[in-house]
Amino acid sequence: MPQSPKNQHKDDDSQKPPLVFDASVLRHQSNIPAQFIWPDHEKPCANAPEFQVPHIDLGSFLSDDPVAVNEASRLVGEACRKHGFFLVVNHGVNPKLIAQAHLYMDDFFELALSQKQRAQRKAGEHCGYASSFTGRFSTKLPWKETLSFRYSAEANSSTAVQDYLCNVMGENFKQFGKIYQEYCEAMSTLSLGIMELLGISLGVGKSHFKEFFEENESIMRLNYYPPCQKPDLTLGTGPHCDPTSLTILHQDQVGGLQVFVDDEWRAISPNFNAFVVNIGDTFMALSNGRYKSCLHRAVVNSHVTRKSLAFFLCPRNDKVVRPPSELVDSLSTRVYPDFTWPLLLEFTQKHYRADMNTLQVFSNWLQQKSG
Ligand SMILES: C=C1C[C@]23C[C@H]1CC[C@H]2[C@]1(C)CCC[C@@](C)(C(=O)O)[C@H]1[C@@H]3C(=O)O
Ligand SMILES: O=C(O)CCC(=O)C(=O)O
Ligand SMILES: [Fe+2]
Repeated sequence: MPQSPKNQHKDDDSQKPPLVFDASVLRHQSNIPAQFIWPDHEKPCANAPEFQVPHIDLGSFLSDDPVAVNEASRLVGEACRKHGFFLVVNHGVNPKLIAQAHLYMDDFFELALSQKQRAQRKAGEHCGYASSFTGRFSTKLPWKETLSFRYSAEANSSTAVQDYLCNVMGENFKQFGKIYQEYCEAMSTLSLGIMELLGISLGVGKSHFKEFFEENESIMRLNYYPPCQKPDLTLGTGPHCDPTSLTILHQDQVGGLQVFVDDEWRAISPNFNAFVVNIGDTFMALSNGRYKSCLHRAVVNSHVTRKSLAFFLCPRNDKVVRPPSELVDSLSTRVYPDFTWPLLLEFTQKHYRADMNTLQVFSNWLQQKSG
């Protein structure tokens, strides 16, 4: 199993008292614990230039107007071949639902640490509450708290989000659970629409990827970034490519998302009416490397909390990730071997710290295992 120093998991610091990320204390502190200080070459840059990504009007795409479909498909194809990021507007998700999701998120993260820890994420798992990644990694810790949970589009899981949240947090979280159940359903529907667009743009027709993800078993993650008195030393989320298939992100009005394109970090400005969409490693494999999963990160600031809601689309656990035959020919032979998503997930949770090389390292490991 690969284990380079930069990808080490929880290790050698058994002598020191355990580090706790209590945002209510740390947000005021100028003395930043060393574990949160990033090496100089990864420290955030002040004032990253704006990254102009295409705005895809999903309203006219979904209306099937051929001119709109052509234009959306051209813009998406161009963006995904280069960096994999675009915005969707006129997406049809009720703005009231988005606003409620943000409000309920505040309610959760404003609880005392001990209350939030009722949903504590366990070692080797990707769901639950995590205050930074203390206990999981010992260097380059993110300046954030997260709450993650599973969503399944399968018919027999229609209350799974709500049930999970009530189980871990108690009956008071029924309404919270209901809002997030609805939010995840809206994200799943939206992602299937985007899959139609990706299918058309790759020339495999609108149904192929939509059908592949119809019974998706996805992950919803709430990112909560408290202010940091030394934002130039820390990162909210370190540089990484999403290992998942497609990410649909809603960021609040604060700003902090940056993408590494043409050798520099660039900022995607907040837009409440839009979702930021990006290709993840699993879709890069499904497209036989044509569409890129691109390095991104989130920076923090000294005065205000920032929130983002990420829906990570993932295939049903038993689906084999393999590109359609139209994308494999004598000029473009298979770039990645077949795999199932749970194996890549386990790889990122147990053996490897997700970064820009995750898919390649995972792919080498699979090939070496089977060869
Ligand atoms: C499968 C997952 C691992 C992560 C959460 C979900 C989807 C994306 C992953 C993540 C966001 C990729 C970047 C690194 C990570 C550690 C993070 O900074 O949050 C990842 C998640 C995780 O393991 O918590
Ligand atoms: O908060 C953000 O803007 C980005 C978060 C992110 O990249 C992630 O959760 O994978
Ligand atoms: Fe990400």
